[in-house]
Amino acid sequence: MSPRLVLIGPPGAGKSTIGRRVANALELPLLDTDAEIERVTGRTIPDIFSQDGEPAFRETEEEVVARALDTHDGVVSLGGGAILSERTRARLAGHTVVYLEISVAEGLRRTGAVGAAGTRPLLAGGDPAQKYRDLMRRRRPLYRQAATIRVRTDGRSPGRVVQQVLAKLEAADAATSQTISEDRSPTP
Ligand SMILES: Nc1ncnc2c1ncn2[C@@H]1O[C@H](COP(=O)(O)OP(=O)(O)OP(=O)(O)O)[C@@H](O)[C@H]1O
Ligand SMILES: O=C(O)C1=C[C@@H](O)[C@@H](O)[C@H](O)C1
Ligand SMILES: [Mg+2]
Repeated sequence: MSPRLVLIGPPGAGKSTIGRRVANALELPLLDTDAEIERVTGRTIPDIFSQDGEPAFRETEEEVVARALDTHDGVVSLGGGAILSERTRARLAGHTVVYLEISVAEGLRRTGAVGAAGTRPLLAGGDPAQKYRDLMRRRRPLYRQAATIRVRTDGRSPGRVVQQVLAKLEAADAATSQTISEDRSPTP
């Protein structure tokens, strides 16, 4: 069993929103690893961060992501920082990985980090804009490296983003089946 696609991207990129809509369009179940972590631990993510710290959260996340990639036959949307784990990056190889791209300004708007406290522990306290910029500087290369498909989300409604994801999935499938049939054709 293997996921049809895995969504990655920073906080606010739309992994949960787009994941739900893409899963509906493909008539597949969605597994959101943030929701799964809260389900299996019976605790909220902010609680885990504040009581156990980020390293402990990342360990749990790594286990939940590994299980999702091994067992979930639908759409998987990963937590924004899951990509920080080297083991997770290695496990993503060979999967269809869709990176939802977003600018810092739009990411801050969507996470409510501008002018509001926000519920994301990594953006809470201090200067959320600076935190988001730092986070992106570190993660952007990791998201790009892991992605097989990239979709820009700035200035696009969720419906439009979903259309783009589905179109790029189809194009990627067509390219793969062409490669397979070329591989099978007799050598001239
Ligand atoms: N393309 C879009 N245009 C406008 N708003 C969007 C778009 N995609 C998502 N949103 C909104 O942005 C907010 C964040 O979206 P969502 O929770 O899906 O992001 P996420 O990537 O799952 O974030 P996190 O990593 O924190 O879980 C939500 O309020 C959602 O409705
Ligand atoms: O970007 C991150 O590091 C995080 C994003 C969320 O999806 C949660 O997994 C958590 O708040 C950490
Ligand atoms: Mg989410």
